[in-house]
Amino acid sequence: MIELDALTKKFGGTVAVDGLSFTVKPGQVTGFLGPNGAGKSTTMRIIVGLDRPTSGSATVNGRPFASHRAPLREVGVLLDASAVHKGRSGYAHLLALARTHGLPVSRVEEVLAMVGLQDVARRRAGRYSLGMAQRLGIAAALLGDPSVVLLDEPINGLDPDGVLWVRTLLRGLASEGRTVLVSSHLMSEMAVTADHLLIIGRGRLLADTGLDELIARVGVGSVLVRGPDPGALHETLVRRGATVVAEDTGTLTVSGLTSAEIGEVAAGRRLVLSELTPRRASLEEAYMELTRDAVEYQGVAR
Ligand SMILES: Nc1ncnc2c1ncn2[C@@H]1O[C@H](COP(=O)(O)OP(=O)(O)OP(=O)(O)O)[C@@H](O)[C@H]1O
Repeated sequence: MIELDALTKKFGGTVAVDGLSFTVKPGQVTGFLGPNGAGKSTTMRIIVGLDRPTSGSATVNGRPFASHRAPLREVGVLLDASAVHKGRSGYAHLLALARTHGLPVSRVEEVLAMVGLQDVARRRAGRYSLGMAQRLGIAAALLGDPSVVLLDEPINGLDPDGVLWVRTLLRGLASEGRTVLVSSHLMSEMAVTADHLLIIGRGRLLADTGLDELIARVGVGSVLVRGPDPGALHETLVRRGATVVAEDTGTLTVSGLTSAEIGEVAAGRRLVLSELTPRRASLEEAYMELTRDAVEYQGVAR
């Protein structure tokens, strides 16, 4: 379990984390999402004691990370996969970590097998591809068989096989009852990996929610409407305040009215409908809607 209480971090005049409070529960994958610069990495760094909060607190299993006697057994962390001694082999890197943390040497081979790096374990880590480096970082995070796992953007640089592998791994760790917090700026990936989402923007909590609740809450949705007289339908719905987009196929995508309201409007005008399908907002749409004001750099549509 990870608990944040009014966590705040300022860098000079920049408020990177702004009064964040949340609990990350065991037994599920929690996705930590936010646009660039939202404060995800800073929050994770504070959770594992690499940065000090300006105010507020972060605890892991009830205590600040630094006060755990064997932190690597408690918390596994992947923050920056490139933070490896380039001249050392993957095996040597893990061995050094195991030795300095009093972990059995046999565990090194175990985690190498878990991440599929046995064949290249003796190669210099500096020669690893980005995907191999990510796997080595994940191996290091799992070395102490921790009950809490924190991974910052673990799928960066992975090919589709690698992405699937990380997803399966995270789900497996959660099903063993571990607490799994994984940051990403890819909602599409979190939609298939996470059970629960924490979304932040400009250091503040925007949502602490399950996936379905998020879609319902943001309320972005549209209705597909089809009928033999799309022109008349279009005009009628616009008059009733809906936003209507006519697709090439003759279907209308309508937002601003529920499917029930559209049905009533059409019946009132004696317009025949052959389709009336509410479309749930995609998670991507819900996420963009929620974080729209928190995006650091916005392109201007021309
Ligand atoms: N050491 C630092 N000194 C000054 N400002 C910092 C420092 N670290 C982070 N920041 C600022 O704090 C804010 C949050 O940054 P952070 O890296 O935590 O965001 P993030 O959500 O992880 O973003 P990204 O997805 O781009 O990695 C940004 O405005 C960043 O510029």
